[in-house]
Amino acid sequence: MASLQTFNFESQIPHELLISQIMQIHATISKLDSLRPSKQVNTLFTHLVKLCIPPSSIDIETLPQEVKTMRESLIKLCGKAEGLLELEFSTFISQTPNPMKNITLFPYYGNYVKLANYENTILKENGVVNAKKVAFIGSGPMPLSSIILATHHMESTHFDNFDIDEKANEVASKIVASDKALEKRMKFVTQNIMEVKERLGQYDCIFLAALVGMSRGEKMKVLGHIRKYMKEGGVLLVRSAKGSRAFLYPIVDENDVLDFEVLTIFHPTDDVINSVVLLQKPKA
Ligand SMILES: C[S@@+](CC[C@H](N)C(=O)[O-])C[C@H]1O[C@@H](n2cnc3c(N)ncnc32)[C@H](O)[C@@H]1O
Repeated sequence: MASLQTFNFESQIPHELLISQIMQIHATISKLDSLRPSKQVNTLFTHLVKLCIPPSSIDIETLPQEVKTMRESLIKLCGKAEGLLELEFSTFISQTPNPMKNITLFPYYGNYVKLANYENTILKENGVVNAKKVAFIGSGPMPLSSIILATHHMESTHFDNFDIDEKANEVASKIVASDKALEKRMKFVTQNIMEVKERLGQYDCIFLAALVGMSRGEKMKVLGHIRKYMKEGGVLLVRSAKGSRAFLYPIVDENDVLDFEVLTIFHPTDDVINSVVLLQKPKA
């Protein structure tokens, strides 16, 4: 790994330095044969996250095309690595006697707890209380968001978890099955969300994972599809990113959601990477 200077991560890193460090990491990651968890992969992604976490006024839209192209590739690589980390971890704990007891061992468990807290608070502040049925789109092999929301905040809500990846749902279901009470409220549906239609109309609240729709174009298509079928007055909670965190995840901003009412946009300033955008489908 080229010499990555250690920064004082508290203060803002000068944009040129930040971008050159991120481009260096991207070049190294792109050459890896595999993105499965390993000492090298973990070190690279830990560095990348540390670079992108500090507050930053960087505006992705103003960057040169070469950097924008690198960012699109980096988001895909991060998404792949995140999925592989989840799959490896969830496969491992699914073979333990009580998988649900081990979910707290996931490396980013604490971040998911904080993010679920933010999301629950934002929903409550916007009048979404006691949701009966919720959809989580892009739940993954390690569906920590819906598990934490269902057990810490929405204890009587039913969750339909949609994921395009059958393997992800298989292992996720195995983990949840070790908590009989939770299992009754957590279903897993293997389907590309773009093929789910009328069914989307039954949810009080829909969550959209940051990695569903990795490019702006794909994200807009997913948002348009959900809006078409979700119920009027229903809310859609979309995960986004801001500043240098947008090197890791797609951005969803006001210009992307013109047909929705924007209830709130929240940007964390701690180590929670995703921003939260709460939208509502207006009543006709
Ligand atoms: C890695 S997970 C991250 C979510 C995380 N586990 C959580 O609890 O917040 C993101 C998932 O989105 C799924 N996904 C991506 N595109 C999708 C689509 N069009 N329809 C359904 N699922 C999709 C991927 O298969 C992946 O498992």
